[in-house]
Amino acid sequence: MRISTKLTVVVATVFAVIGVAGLLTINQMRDITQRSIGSEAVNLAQAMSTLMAFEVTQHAGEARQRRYQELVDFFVTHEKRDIEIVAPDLTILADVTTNHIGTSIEAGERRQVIAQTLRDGQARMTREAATENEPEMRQVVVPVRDGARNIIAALVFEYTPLYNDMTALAAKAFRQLAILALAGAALALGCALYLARSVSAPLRQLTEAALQLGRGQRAQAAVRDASDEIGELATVFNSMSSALHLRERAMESTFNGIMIVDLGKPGFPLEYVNRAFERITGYTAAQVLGKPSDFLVRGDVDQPGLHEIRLAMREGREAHAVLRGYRRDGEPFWNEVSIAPVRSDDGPPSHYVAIISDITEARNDSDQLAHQAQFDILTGLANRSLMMDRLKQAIGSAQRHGERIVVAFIDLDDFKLINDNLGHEAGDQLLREVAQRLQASIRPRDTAARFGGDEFVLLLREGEQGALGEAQLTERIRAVLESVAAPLTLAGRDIQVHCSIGLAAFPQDGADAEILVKHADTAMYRAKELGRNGFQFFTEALQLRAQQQLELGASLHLALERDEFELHYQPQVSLRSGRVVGLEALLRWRHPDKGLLGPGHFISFAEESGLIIPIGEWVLRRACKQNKAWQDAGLPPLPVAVNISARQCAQQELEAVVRAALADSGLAPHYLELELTESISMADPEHSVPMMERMKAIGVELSIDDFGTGYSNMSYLKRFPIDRLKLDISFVREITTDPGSLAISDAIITMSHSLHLEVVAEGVETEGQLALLAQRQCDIVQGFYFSKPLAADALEALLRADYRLPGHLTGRAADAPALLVLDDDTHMLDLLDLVLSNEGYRVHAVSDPEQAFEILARHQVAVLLCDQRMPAISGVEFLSRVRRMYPEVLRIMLSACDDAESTRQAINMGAVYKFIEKPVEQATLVALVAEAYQLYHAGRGQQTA
Ligand SMILES: Nc1nc2c(ncn2[C@@H]2O[C@H](COP(=O)(O)O[C@H]3[C@@H](O)[C@H](n4cnc5c(=O)[nH]c(N)nc54)O[C@@H]3COP(=O)(O)O)[C@@H](O)[C@H]2O)c(=O)[nH]1
Repeated sequence: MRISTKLTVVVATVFAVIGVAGLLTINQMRDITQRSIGSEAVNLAQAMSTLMAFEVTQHAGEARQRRYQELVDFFVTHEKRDIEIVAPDLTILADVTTNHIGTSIEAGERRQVIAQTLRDGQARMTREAATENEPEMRQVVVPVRDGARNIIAALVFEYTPLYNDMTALAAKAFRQLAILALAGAALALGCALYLARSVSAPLRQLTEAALQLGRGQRAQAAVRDASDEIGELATVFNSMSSALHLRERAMESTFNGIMIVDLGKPGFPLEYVNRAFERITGYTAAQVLGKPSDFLVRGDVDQPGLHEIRLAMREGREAHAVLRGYRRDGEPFWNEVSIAPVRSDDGPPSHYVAIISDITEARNDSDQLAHQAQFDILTGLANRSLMMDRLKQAIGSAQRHGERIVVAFIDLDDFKLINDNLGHEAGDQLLREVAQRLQASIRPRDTAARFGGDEFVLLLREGEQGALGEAQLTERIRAVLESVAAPLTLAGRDIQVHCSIGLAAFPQDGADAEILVKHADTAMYRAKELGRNGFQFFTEALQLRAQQQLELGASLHLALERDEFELHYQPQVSLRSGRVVGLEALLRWRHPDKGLLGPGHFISFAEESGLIIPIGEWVLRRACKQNKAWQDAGLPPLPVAVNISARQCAQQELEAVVRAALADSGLAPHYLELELTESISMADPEHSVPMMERMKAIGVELSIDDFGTGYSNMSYLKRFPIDRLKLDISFVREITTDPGSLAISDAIITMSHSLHLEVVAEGVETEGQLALLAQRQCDIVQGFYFSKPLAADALEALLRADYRLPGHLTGRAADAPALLVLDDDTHMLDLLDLVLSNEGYRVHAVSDPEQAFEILARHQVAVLLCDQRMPAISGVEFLSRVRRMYPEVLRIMLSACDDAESTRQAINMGAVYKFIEKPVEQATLVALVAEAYQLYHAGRGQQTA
């Protein structure tokens, strides 16, 4: 029964008991009151009776009779009491109602009561029935005794007023009592309700919380009053609930799956699974609770691990096993299970807890690891380690059977270029394709392996399928070269890849696996040096070379320390003026034993070994320092170009190195030019563009070296903040003999000019090359024809001598289109002549328009520069005549600022190509004339074409 019901029953019972007791008490009190009233009335009546007896006994007969009446009247008057005196014969002796006197008491109960009292002298109570006029009266009957205690009469005394007063008083007291009782009952009810609320409500809540906890939810009971027992119980419950919840959470958040199995039921059903279990198996808790504990293995029961688990559960001990389980979708997984018994006391276990973890990935990884330890992930070919194992085995077998083994070391040509230009994804695709081709090119006993990067190794063995004599081997290797070189499509582009192969044979080129591979590698390097896309057999001489390379590394280190490097400078010459307009710094190594070595001997090794970084910094510093020294010595200031290697480009510190070289030397930045090769710049334009921008921000000049040899992306070229392109020596070398080289050179020059870049042709060795380049509007040439790279002092001497190209090869050549200048101001005329002649133009300067017409008639004029204000004829008039007669001539007008109207006129008439305002600024003039010349040549080019 609920506590509240119990409390209600208790309260109701208490209330009933109090009610009954109250009623009894009231009844009793009523009785007592009645009796008290009676005894009071008796006492009063007896007192009257005594007084009356005393008064009447002194009289007799009628006197006595009168005295009775007097006394009755007295009492009635003064005491307001209705009294009646009855004689022993029951006649009324005295009465308030006088006409009753002498009458006998009416028969009835009252008469008997009075008669009895007259007989035995006992006081009695009686009532006089109500009449029409009088209400019922309560009366007490007492005897009246004479001095001898004889009953002489009965005194009937009416005590109704007394009774009424007393009962009114009693009723009031009862009412008050009843009110008190009701108030008490209400209080009791209130207390009961309060108790019910303060006890049963918290208990109900506690029950609810306990049920919640049982359902595995977080539950907390409200603590209304921590000081009472229920509050204490709630507090204890809450801390117990928190502790349980913490454990629950811990179990739910663990990475491993947890299952609790009930041993008390058949099949050991699952009683609890956590979230990790759901994640691992794909089942929800609702789907598995109640299922047998081994349901995860499905029908796959013949597993040693499962037997062990079952045995351990029978024996009530812990166990550990790896089982093959099945997820909800049927996918098998490796399940590492640990089980432990759960005992509530010392008895047998009631439950088992199982921790499960999914080790599928780790297990697969270890299988994969074992595979990866031997095979290359990208291509699936054997890796270095497996190849070395097989090679060792093959050597053992070859020794026993007297067979020959050949190791072919293969390296792709220009793989980096492809990787950098087409992206790593394409690079990977290429490697996979090459791997397949190599695999297809070998026989069953052979092995193809990838050693890493773009290096592959073939192990070729003699056997039933063929011998490995030189002829057979050569044939097979050629087949490999051809197979690799077959065209393929990469990143949407059709490309062809070649490779270089080095060959080393057992037993003659090495007795063990390591040596054979090393020698094949050395031979491969030689194949690369000899032009790539070929193969080389290992020789002792190659071994010697490789040895020398090793030594080179060591001595390069020393060279830096011992200051054995020096710079030579090769002049760059303007094809217009014939004058030196720049220098290229080229590194040389003054070797203590071998003398002066060019970069070909060491620069690629320095690049590979990383030594190029300190060497490159040395070059930058030395070139800046030397250039500043020449400027300080009064030589014409010239920019010096320094070659920047790929490693330097990739170096974060390059900017700081350049800044330091400039700051330490004091050279103005625009006198330093950095030459980056086309392949470096295009390899990773996303890196090279910002790098170039940083360099331009310093103020240095930039050029692209060896242009035309790499894969140039024209959209990037447009983004490069460069100043000039260097036409590669390979085109220049054949420019006079090969139409292709000429066409490419032409295209590069035209494209450069349209991008406002200058073109420097490298490796100009002959006058023919130079003349052709000049004719094709190349700006600058560099090469042995003008000067080989010179040591600093020799170069200084050349500059001091103002050594130039012969005039007939420059813009001043007799057949070069002339520049005609017409100005009546002879001072101005001389100045223009000087400036433009120095720029290499064949200038005709005249002050008279007649002379100008004469020159136009006799010479091929490309550009005409004419003053607007002349006395004989206005510039506008003169130029418009020239336009009609020689439309191909580019006409530039020199105008004063107040010549706006005539300038406008000239432009409207189409008489001028451009005008230039006086005072003329030299740089603007030179640039404008150069642009006009380019336009002239372009127009002529079109005409010729
Ligand atoms: N990273 C650095 N690379 C450098 C540095 N110094 C040089 N180099 C690079 O080495 C390459 C070979 O240089 P070098 O042997 O000095 O050859 C240069 C010239 O001597 C040569 N040249 C010049 N004119 C002619 C010619 O008419 N005919 C002919 N056969 N050769 C000629 O060309 C080389 C200059 O080439 P380039 O740099 O492309 O302008 C060379 O490629 C340098 O890049 C260095 O300090 N750091």
